Amino acid sequence: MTADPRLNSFADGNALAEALASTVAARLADAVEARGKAVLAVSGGTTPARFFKTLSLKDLPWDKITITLVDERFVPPTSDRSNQKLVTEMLLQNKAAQANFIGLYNEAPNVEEGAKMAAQAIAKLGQPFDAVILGMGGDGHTASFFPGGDRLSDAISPEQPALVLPMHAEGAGEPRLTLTLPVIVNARFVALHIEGAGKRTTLEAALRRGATTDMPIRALLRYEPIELEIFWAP
Ligand SMILES: O=C(O)[C@H](O)[C@@H](O)[C@H](O)[C@H](O)COP(=O)(O)O
Repeated sequence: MTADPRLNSFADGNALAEALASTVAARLADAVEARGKAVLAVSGGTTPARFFKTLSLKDLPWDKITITLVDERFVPPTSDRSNQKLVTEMLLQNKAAQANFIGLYNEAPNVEEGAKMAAQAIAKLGQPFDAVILGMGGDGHTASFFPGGDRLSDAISPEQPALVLPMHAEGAGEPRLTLTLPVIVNARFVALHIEGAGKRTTLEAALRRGATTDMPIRALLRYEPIELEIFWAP
């Protein structure tokens, strides 16, 4: 077991969801109080559903909060693979139904053009974001930073000027749109939300030596100017 100081372990997924939702809610409330608005970027996949539901019930000035995505599959929002669909059904509900949502998907003819249009939408949100919640795949990807991804080195470069890049990768299923590393690490709060023994093993491997391109989550774990908060439950 790694005694990484960034690791917060919880008894189960419900306890994790409550802790992460409370932490994020406090960040968003502080941001609205200080600056009149807040921006939260969330990941898709299967893990965040319970966290989304818990967060959607928090009492917050949701009409001043914008939710966006860390990454998106280049599929229409009607697809079961769409992260926008997941967020709409699980997070933009209850009290959070008042929140604004700016997704990454658009009807551009291809993912390259789609990334340019998504970057324009993201630019309008302003930076830094107040909170970014990342997930991680069993292959060590985070956001759409996939091992073997065609734009991986561009996307994880700390000097990358683009806010959003397209990504093709064998493990990705479909073409992706992803926020780039600088947008993520610029945020005021960055958390990694993982659940299950398998993801814990992946995390242990990522904390060991090895190439960032083999396990791209290392780009975040090794980015020293930020302290990535890790939330894990069995
Ligand atoms: O669209 C996506 O797939 C993601 O945003 C992605 O980076 C996700 O966080 C991981 O793949 C973990 O996914 P699971 O929660 O499904 O394991």
